[in-house]
Amino acid sequence: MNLPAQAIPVSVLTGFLGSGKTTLLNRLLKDPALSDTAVIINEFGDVGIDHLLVEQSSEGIIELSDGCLCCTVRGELVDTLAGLIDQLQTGRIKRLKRIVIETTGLADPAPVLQAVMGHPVLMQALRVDGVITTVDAVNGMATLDAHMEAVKQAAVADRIVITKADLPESRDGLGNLRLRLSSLNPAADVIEASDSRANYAALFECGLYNPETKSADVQRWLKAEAFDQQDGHHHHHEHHDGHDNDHHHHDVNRHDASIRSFSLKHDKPVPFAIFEMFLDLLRSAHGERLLRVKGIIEIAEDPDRPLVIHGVQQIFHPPARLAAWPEGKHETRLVMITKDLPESYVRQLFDAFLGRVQVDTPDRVALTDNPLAIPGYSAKG
Ligand SMILES: Nc1nc2c(ncn2[C@@H]2O[C@H](COP(=O)(O)OP(=O)(O)OP(=O)(O)O)[C@@H](O)[C@H]2O)c(=O)[nH]1
Repeated sequence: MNLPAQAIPVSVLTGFLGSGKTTLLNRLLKDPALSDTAVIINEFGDVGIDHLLVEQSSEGIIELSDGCLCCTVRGELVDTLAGLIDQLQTGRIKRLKRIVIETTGLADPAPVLQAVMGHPVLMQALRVDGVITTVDAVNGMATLDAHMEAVKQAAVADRIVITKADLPESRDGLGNLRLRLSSLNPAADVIEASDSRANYAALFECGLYNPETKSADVQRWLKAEAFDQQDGHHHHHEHHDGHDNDHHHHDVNRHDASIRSFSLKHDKPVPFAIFEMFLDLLRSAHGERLLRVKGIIEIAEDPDRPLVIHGVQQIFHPPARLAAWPEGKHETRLVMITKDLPESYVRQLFDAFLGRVQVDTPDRVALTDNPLAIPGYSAKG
Protein backbone atom coordinates (compact mmCIF):
# COMPACT_ATOMS: atom_id res chain seq x y z
CA MET A 1 0.00 0.00 0.00
CA ASN A 2 1.59 3.21 -1.08
CA LEU A 3 0.94 6.05 1.24
CA PRO A 4 3.47 8.69 0.26
CA ALA A 5 2.13 11.77 -1.43
CA GLN A 6 4.33 11.13 -4.47
CA ALA A 7 2.46 7.96 -5.39
CA ILE A 8 0.10 8.71 -8.26
CA PRO A 9 -3.52 7.77 -7.55
CA VAL A 10 -5.13 5.40 -10.00
CA SER A 11 -8.91 5.26 -10.34
CA VAL A 12 -10.66 2.51 -12.22
CA LEU A 13 -13.86 3.50 -14.01
CA THR A 14 -15.99 0.54 -14.88
CA GLY A 15 -19.62 -0.20 -15.68
CA PHE A 16 -21.55 -2.26 -18.14
CA LEU A 17 -21.64 -1.61 -21.90
CA GLY A 18 -23.33 1.69 -22.64
CA SER A 19 -23.88 2.51 -18.98
CA GLY A 20 -22.35 5.96 -19.36
CA LYS A 21 -18.67 5.66 -18.42
CA THR A 22 -17.36 7.87 -21.20
CA THR A 23 -20.10 10.45 -20.74
CA LEU A 24 -19.32 10.70 -17.04
CA LEU A 25 -15.59 10.85 -17.60
CA ASN A 26 -15.87 13.57 -20.23
CA ARG A 27 -17.84 15.67 -17.82
CA LEU A 28 -15.49 15.05 -14.93
CA LEU A 29 -12.42 15.89 -17.01
CA LYS A 30 -13.66 19.45 -17.43
CA ASP A 31 -13.09 19.96 -13.72
CA PRO A 32 -9.72 21.66 -13.07
CA ALA A 33 -9.24 19.24 -10.17
CA LEU A 34 -8.69 16.58 -12.83
CA SER A 35 -6.11 18.47 -14.84
CA ASP A 36 -2.93 16.53 -15.51
CA THR A 37 -4.86 13.28 -15.57
CA ALA A 38 -3.83 10.51 -17.93
CA VAL A 39 -6.81 8.55 -19.15
CA ILE A 40 -6.31 5.02 -20.33
CA ILE A 41 -9.25 3.83 -22.33
CA ASN A 42 -9.62 0.23 -23.25
CA GLU A 43 -11.90 0.07 -26.26
CA PHE A 44 -12.92 -2.90 -28.30
CA GLY A 45 -11.86 -2.75 -31.91
CA ASP A 46 -9.40 0.11 -31.72
CA VAL A 47 -6.10 -0.54 -33.38
CA GLY A 48 -3.15 0.93 -31.65
CA ILE A 49 0.57 0.70 -31.64
CA ASP A 50 1.95 0.91 -28.21
CA HIS A 51 4.72 3.49 -28.55
CA LEU A 52 2.53 5.77 -30.61
CA LEU A 53 -0.16 5.57 -28.01
CA VAL A 54 2.14 6.28 -25.16
CA GLU A 55 3.42 9.36 -27.00
CA GLN A 56 -0.10 10.65 -27.08
CA SER A 57 -0.13 10.70 -23.34
CA SER A 58 1.18 14.25 -23.23
CA GLU A 59 -2.31 15.16 -24.35
CA GLY A 60 -3.69 13.06 -21.59
CA ILE A 61 -5.42 10.31 -23.52
CA ILE A 62 -4.11 6.84 -24.11
CA GLU A 63 -6.17 4.25 -25.83
CA LEU A 64 -5.25 0.65 -25.48
CA SER A 65 -5.50 -1.56 -28.53
CA ASP A 66 -8.40 -3.91 -28.95
CA GLY A 67 -9.23 -6.76 -26.66
CA CYS A 68 -10.52 -7.20 -23.22
CA LEU A 69 -8.56 -5.54 -20.48
CA CYS A 70 -9.04 -8.47 -18.19
CA CYS A 71 -7.24 -10.91 -20.46
CA THR A 72 -5.36 -10.05 -23.63
CA VAL A 73 -4.67 -6.41 -22.87
CA ARG A 74 -3.52 -6.99 -19.36
CA GLY A 75 0.15 -7.07 -20.25
CA GLU A 76 -0.31 -3.98 -22.31
CA LEU A 77 -1.93 -2.15 -19.45
CA VAL A 78 1.09 -2.83 -17.28
CA ASP A 79 3.39 -1.69 -20.12
CA THR A 80 1.34 1.43 -20.65
CA LEU A 81 1.43 2.31 -16.97
CA ALA A 82 5.15 1.58 -16.79
CA GLY A 83 5.68 3.75 -19.88
CA LEU A 84 3.84 6.62 -18.26
CA ILE A 85 5.90 6.40 -15.10
CA ASP A 86 9.07 6.25 -17.13
CA GLN A 87 8.10 9.33 -19.13
CA LEU A 88 7.33 11.18 -15.95
CA GLN A 89 10.61 10.20 -14.35
CA THR A 90 12.63 11.17 -17.43
CA GLY A 91 10.85 14.47 -17.77
CA ARG A 92 9.04 13.72 -21.01
CA ILE A 93 5.77 14.26 -19.21
CA LYS A 94 5.88 17.33 -17.02
CA ARG A 95 3.06 16.60 -14.67
CA LEU A 96 0.89 13.63 -13.97
CA LYS A 97 -1.39 13.95 -11.01
CA ARG A 98 -3.74 11.08 -11.61
CA ILE A 99 -4.48 8.10 -13.83
CA VAL A 100 -7.98 6.97 -14.73
CA ILE A 101 -8.42 3.60 -16.40
CA GLU A 102 -11.74 3.15 -18.15
CA THR A 103 -12.40 -0.54 -18.66
CA THR A 104 -14.53 -2.11 -21.34
CA GLY A 105 -18.07 -2.79 -20.30
CA LEU A 106 -17.55 -6.51 -20.10
CA ALA A 107 -14.36 -6.39 -18.09
CA ASP A 108 -13.94 -7.71 -14.62
CA PRO A 109 -12.23 -4.83 -12.79
CA ALA A 110 -10.21 -7.19 -10.59
CA PRO A 111 -7.28 -7.71 -12.99
CA VAL A 112 -6.99 -3.96 -13.50
CA LEU A 113 -6.66 -3.40 -9.77
CA GLN A 114 -4.26 -6.30 -9.54
CA ALA A 115 -2.09 -4.81 -12.27
CA VAL A 116 -1.56 -1.76 -10.08
CA MET A 117 -1.30 -3.29 -6.66
CA GLY A 118 0.40 -6.56 -7.46
CA HIS A 119 3.13 -5.35 -9.78
CA PRO A 120 6.45 -4.88 -8.01
CA VAL A 121 7.55 -1.86 -10.04
CA LEU A 122 4.23 -0.15 -10.61
CA MET A 123 3.24 -0.25 -7.00
CA GLN A 124 6.29 1.79 -6.06
CA ALA A 125 4.93 4.68 -8.08
CA LEU A 126 1.17 4.23 -8.04
CA ARG A 127 -1.53 3.83 -5.45
CA VAL A 128 -5.06 2.54 -5.92
CA ASP A 129 -7.51 5.34 -5.33
CA GLY A 130 -10.71 3.47 -5.97
CA VAL A 131 -13.22 1.90 -8.28
CA ILE A 132 -16.04 3.99 -9.74
CA THR A 133 -18.84 1.95 -11.30
CA THR A 134 -21.58 3.34 -13.52
CA VAL A 135 -24.99 1.66 -13.44
CA ASP A 136 -27.68 2.60 -15.93
CA ALA A 137 -30.98 3.50 -14.24
CA VAL A 138 -33.05 2.27 -17.17
CA ASN A 139 -31.32 -1.03 -17.97
CA GLY A 140 -29.40 -1.58 -14.75
CA MET A 141 -31.75 -4.12 -13.19
CA ALA A 142 -31.92 -6.27 -16.30
CA THR A 143 -28.17 -6.03 -16.77
CA LEU A 144 -27.54 -7.14 -13.19
CA ASP A 145 -29.96 -10.03 -13.71
CA ALA A 146 -28.27 -11.19 -16.86
CA HIS A 147 -24.58 -10.51 -16.36
CA MET A 148 -22.38 -11.60 -13.52
CA GLU A 149 -19.73 -9.09 -14.69
CA ALA A 150 -22.12 -6.25 -13.94
CA VAL A 151 -22.80 -7.62 -10.46
CA LYS A 152 -19.08 -7.89 -9.78
CA GLN A 153 -18.47 -4.38 -11.07
CA ALA A 154 -21.03 -3.06 -8.59
CA ALA A 155 -19.79 -5.28 -5.76
CA VAL A 156 -16.17 -4.08 -5.90
CA ALA A 157 -16.98 -0.39 -6.34
CA ASP A 158 -16.00 2.33 -3.92
CA ARG A 159 -18.40 4.71 -5.64
CA ILE A 160 -21.45 3.83 -7.73
CA VAL A 161 -22.84 6.37 -10.17
CA ILE A 162 -26.40 5.82 -11.36
CA THR A 163 -26.65 7.22 -14.88
CA LYS A 164 -29.71 8.06 -16.96
CA ALA A 165 -31.84 8.71 -13.89
CA ASP A 166 -32.86 11.87 -15.74
CA LEU A 167 -34.85 9.75 -18.21
CA PRO A 168 -38.51 9.40 -17.27
CA GLU A 169 -38.55 5.64 -17.88
CA SER A 170 -36.04 5.16 -15.08
CA ARG A 171 -38.27 6.61 -12.37
CA ASP A 172 -40.29 3.56 -11.35
CA GLY A 173 -37.35 1.27 -10.90
CA LEU A 174 -34.91 3.66 -9.31
CA GLY A 175 -35.77 2.89 -5.69
CA ASN A 176 -35.37 -0.84 -6.17
CA LEU A 177 -32.15 -0.39 -8.08
CA ARG A 178 -30.72 1.67 -5.24
CA LEU A 179 -31.79 -0.97 -2.71
CA ARG A 180 -30.23 -3.70 -4.75
CA LEU A 181 -26.95 -1.83 -5.14
CA SER A 182 -26.67 -1.02 -1.46
CA SER A 183 -27.41 -4.61 -0.59
CA LEU A 184 -24.72 -5.82 -2.99
CA ASN A 185 -22.22 -3.28 -1.76
CA PRO A 186 -23.10 -1.54 1.51
CA ALA A 187 -19.92 0.53 1.69
CA ALA A 188 -20.08 2.22 -1.71
CA ASP A 189 -21.55 5.70 -1.92
CA VAL A 190 -24.34 5.67 -4.49
CA ILE A 191 -24.88 8.93 -6.35
CA GLU A 192 -26.85 9.94 -9.43
CA ALA A 193 -24.88 11.29 -12.39
CA SER A 194 -27.38 14.11 -12.83
CA ASP A 195 -26.82 15.23 -9.26
CA SER A 196 -24.53 18.26 -9.19
CA ARG A 197 -22.70 16.60 -6.33
CA ALA A 198 -21.50 13.81 -8.64
CA ASN A 199 -18.21 15.63 -8.98
CA TYR A 200 -14.54 15.20 -8.35
CA ALA A 201 -14.85 15.41 -4.58
CA ALA A 202 -17.54 12.76 -4.44
CA LEU A 203 -15.94 10.27 -6.80
CA PHE A 204 -12.20 10.53 -6.30
CA GLU A 205 -9.89 10.34 -3.31
CA CYS A 206 -11.48 7.28 -1.79
CA GLY A 207 -8.20 5.46 -1.19
CA LEU A 208 -6.39 4.96 2.08
CA TYR A 209 -4.20 8.02 1.62
CA ASN A 210 -6.00 11.27 2.27
CA PRO A 211 -4.20 14.08 0.44
CA GLU A 212 -5.87 16.71 2.58
CA THR A 213 -4.52 15.38 5.85
CA LYS A 214 -1.47 13.85 4.14
CA SER A 215 -1.99 10.70 6.11
CA ALA A 216 -3.92 7.47 6.11
CA ASP A 217 -7.64 7.76 6.63
CA VAL A 218 -8.59 4.25 7.62
CA GLN A 219 -12.18 4.95 8.56
CA ARG A 220 -13.03 6.57 5.26
CA TRP A 221 -11.32 3.79 3.34
CA LEU A 222 -12.52 0.77 5.28
CA LYS A 223 -16.10 1.90 5.98
CA ALA A 224 -16.45 -1.02 8.34
CA GLU A 225 -19.63 0.41 9.92
CA ALA A 226 -21.46 0.05 6.63
CA PHE A 227 -20.71 -3.66 6.65
CA ASP A 228 -21.78 -3.96 10.28
CA GLN A 229 -25.18 -2.52 9.49
CA GLN A 230 -25.45 -4.95 6.65
CA ASP A 231 -24.43 -7.97 8.71
CA GLY A 232 -27.87 -8.30 10.27
CA HIS A 233 -29.51 -8.48 6.86
CA HIS A 234 -27.32 -11.30 5.75
CA HIS A 235 -27.74 -13.78 8.53
CA HIS A 236 -30.79 -15.36 7.03
CA HIS A 237 -28.72 -16.43 4.04
CA GLU A 238 -26.41 -18.56 6.00
CA HIS A 239 -28.74 -21.39 6.84
CA HIS A 240 -29.77 -22.08 3.32
CA ASP A 241 -26.63 -22.77 1.37
CA GLY A 242 -26.46 -19.26 0.05
CA HIS A 243 -30.04 -19.13 -1.17
CA ASP A 244 -32.06 -16.19 -0.16
CA ASN A 245 -35.24 -16.97 1.69
CA ASP A 246 -36.00 -13.65 3.21
CA HIS A 247 -39.42 -12.45 2.19
CA HIS A 248 -38.20 -8.87 1.89
CA HIS A 249 -35.75 -9.92 -0.75
CA HIS A 250 -37.72 -12.54 -2.59
CA ASP A 251 -36.75 -11.05 -5.93
CA VAL A 252 -33.01 -11.16 -5.32
CA ASN A 253 -31.33 -12.62 -8.32
CA ARG A 254 -29.15 -15.69 -8.01
CA HIS A 255 -26.15 -13.60 -9.07
CA ASP A 256 -26.62 -11.31 -6.09
CA ALA A 257 -27.13 -14.27 -3.79
CA SER A 258 -23.61 -15.43 -4.57
CA ILE A 259 -22.11 -12.13 -3.38
CA ARG A 260 -21.48 -11.54 0.32
CA SER A 261 -20.18 -8.48 2.09
CA PHE A 262 -19.27 -8.65 5.76
CA SER A 263 -16.76 -7.55 8.33
CA LEU A 264 -14.73 -9.48 10.87
CA LYS A 265 -13.34 -8.06 14.07
CA HIS A 266 -11.08 -9.07 16.89
CA ASP A 267 -10.16 -7.03 19.93
CA LYS A 268 -6.88 -8.66 20.88
CA PRO A 269 -3.52 -8.50 19.14
CA VAL A 270 -2.95 -11.30 16.64
CA PRO A 271 0.47 -12.96 16.22
CA PHE A 272 1.69 -12.09 12.75
CA ALA A 273 2.28 -15.72 11.75
CA ILE A 274 -1.28 -16.66 12.66
CA PHE A 275 -2.76 -13.84 10.65
CA GLU A 276 -0.51 -14.62 7.72
CA MET A 277 -1.58 -18.27 7.79
CA PHE A 278 -5.24 -17.31 7.84
CA LEU A 279 -4.83 -15.02 4.87
CA ASP A 280 -2.61 -17.43 2.95
CA LEU A 281 -5.09 -20.22 3.37
CA LEU A 282 -7.95 -18.04 2.23
CA ARG A 283 -5.98 -16.82 -0.77
CA SER A 284 -4.64 -20.15 -1.87
CA ALA A 285 -7.84 -22.12 -1.40
CA HIS A 286 -10.42 -19.48 -2.28
CA GLY A 287 -8.55 -16.61 -3.95
CA GLU A 288 -10.95 -16.40 -6.88
CA ARG A 289 -13.80 -15.92 -4.46
CA LEU A 290 -12.30 -12.89 -2.70
CA LEU A 291 -13.54 -9.98 -4.75
CA ARG A 292 -12.07 -7.45 -2.38
CA VAL A 293 -10.50 -7.62 1.07
CA LYS A 294 -9.42 -4.65 3.14
CA GLY A 295 -8.29 -4.59 6.71
CA ILE A 296 -6.46 -3.05 9.60
CA ILE A 297 -4.76 -5.55 11.88
CA GLU A 298 -3.41 -5.30 15.41
CA ILE A 299 -0.29 -7.40 15.26
CA ALA A 300 0.96 -8.83 18.56
CA GLU A 301 4.63 -8.13 17.79
CA ASP A 302 4.01 -4.43 17.10
CA PRO A 303 0.56 -3.55 18.40
CA ASP A 304 1.00 0.22 18.19
CA ARG A 305 1.58 0.25 14.45
CA PRO A 306 -1.38 -1.30 12.70
CA LEU A 307 -0.90 -3.40 9.62
CA VAL A 308 -3.05 -2.44 6.66
CA ILE A 309 -3.94 -4.99 4.02
CA HIS A 310 -5.71 -4.72 0.67
CA GLY A 311 -6.33 -7.57 -1.71
CA VAL A 312 -8.24 -8.40 -4.86
CA GLN A 313 -8.64 -12.13 -5.38
CA GLN A 314 -5.24 -13.81 -4.87
CA ILE A 315 -3.24 -10.64 -5.26
CA PHE A 316 -2.54 -8.63 -2.14
CA HIS A 317 -0.61 -5.45 -1.94
CA PRO A 318 2.38 -5.92 0.37
CA PRO A 319 1.04 -4.95 3.80
CA ALA A 320 1.72 -1.40 4.96
CA ARG A 321 2.46 -0.30 8.50
CA LEU A 322 0.81 2.84 9.78
CA ALA A 323 2.76 4.93 12.26
CA ALA A 324 -0.13 4.88 14.70
CA TRP A 325 -3.74 3.84 15.11
CA PRO A 326 -6.50 6.09 13.95
CA GLU A 327 -8.54 7.60 16.73
CA GLY A 328 -10.68 5.23 18.71
CA LYS A 329 -9.88 1.81 19.97
CA HIS A 330 -7.30 -0.55 18.63
CA GLU A 331 -9.21 -3.28 16.94
CA THR A 332 -8.56 -5.66 14.10
CA ARG A 333 -11.12 -5.09 11.37
CA LEU A 334 -11.40 -6.91 8.09
CA VAL A 335 -14.01 -6.19 5.44
CA MET A 336 -14.63 -8.65 2.66
CA ILE A 337 -16.70 -8.90 -0.46
CA THR A 338 -16.85 -12.49 -1.60
CA LYS A 339 -18.43 -14.53 -4.33
CA ASP A 340 -19.60 -18.06 -3.58
CA LEU A 341 -17.86 -17.94 -0.24
CA PRO A 342 -20.25 -17.79 2.68
CA GLU A 343 -19.67 -15.44 5.55
CA SER A 344 -20.08 -18.28 8.07
CA TYR A 345 -17.22 -20.22 6.49
CA VAL A 346 -14.81 -17.27 6.62
CA ARG A 347 -15.92 -16.45 10.15
CA GLN A 348 -15.29 -20.00 11.34
CA LEU A 349 -11.89 -20.02 9.71
CA PHE A 350 -11.01 -16.69 11.32
CA ASP A 351 -12.22 -17.87 14.72
CA ALA A 352 -10.32 -21.12 14.39
CA PHE A 353 -7.09 -19.29 13.62
CA LEU A 354 -7.62 -16.96 16.54
CA GLY A 355 -8.34 -19.87 18.82
CA ARG A 356 -11.96 -18.77 19.28
CA VAL A 357 -13.26 -22.26 18.73
CA GLN A 358 -16.87 -23.04 19.58
CA VAL A 359 -18.07 -26.48 20.63
CA ASP A 360 -19.72 -27.18 17.30
CA THR A 361 -17.11 -25.68 14.99
CA PRO A 362 -13.92 -27.17 13.62
CA ASP A 363 -10.56 -26.07 14.98
CA ARG A 364 -7.68 -24.75 12.93
CA VAL A 365 -6.22 -28.17 12.22
CA ALA A 366 -9.50 -29.50 10.88
CA LEU A 367 -9.86 -26.51 8.60
CA THR A 368 -6.30 -26.50 7.32
CA ASP A 369 -6.60 -30.22 6.62
CA ASN A 370 -9.51 -29.65 4.31
CA PRO A 371 -9.54 -26.02 3.35
CA LEU A 372 -11.55 -26.53 0.19
CA ALA A 373 -14.59 -27.77 1.97
CA ILE A 374 -17.25 -25.09 2.07
CA PRO A 375 -20.58 -26.44 3.19
CA GLY A 376 -23.06 -26.23 0.35
CA TYR A 377 -20.54 -25.25 -2.29
CA SER A 378 -18.51 -27.26 -4.71
CA ALA A 379 -14.76 -26.75 -4.68
CA LYS A 380 -14.77 -25.00 -8.05
CA GLY A 381 -17.00 -22.36 -9.46
N1 LIG B 1 -30.03 10.74 -20.66
C1 LIG B 1 -28.82 10.31 -20.33
N2 LIG B 1 -28.09 9.68 -21.25
C2 LIG B 1 -26.86 9.22 -20.89
C3 LIG B 1 -26.35 9.39 -19.57
N3 LIG B 1 -25.12 8.83 -19.51
C4 LIG B 1 -24.89 8.32 -20.73
N4 LIG B 1 -25.92 8.55 -21.57
C5 LIG B 1 -26.04 8.14 -22.98
O1 LIG B 1 -25.88 6.72 -23.02
C6 LIG B 1 -25.14 6.35 -24.18
C7 LIG B 1 -23.92 5.52 -23.76
O2 LIG B 1 -23.06 6.34 -22.99
P1 LIG B 1 -21.49 6.14 -22.96
O3 LIG B 1 -20.93 7.19 -22.07
O4 LIG B 1 -20.94 6.02 -24.32
O5 LIG B 1 -21.41 4.75 -22.24
P2 LIG B 1 -20.13 3.81 -21.99
O6 LIG B 1 -20.36 3.10 -20.72
O7 LIG B 1 -18.90 4.62 -22.09
O8 LIG B 1 -20.27 2.87 -23.23
P3 LIG B 1 -19.28 1.70 -23.75
O9 LIG B 1 -17.91 2.35 -23.81
O10 LIG B 1 -19.84 1.33 -25.06
O11 LIG B 1 -19.36 0.59 -22.76
C8 LIG B 1 -24.79 7.63 -24.89
O12 LIG B 1 -25.71 7.84 -25.92
C9 LIG B 1 -24.91 8.68 -23.83
O13 LIG B 1 -25.26 9.94 -24.36
C10 LIG B 1 -27.19 10.08 -18.61
O14 LIG B 1 -26.87 10.24 -17.43
N5 LIG B 1 -28.42 10.49 -19.05
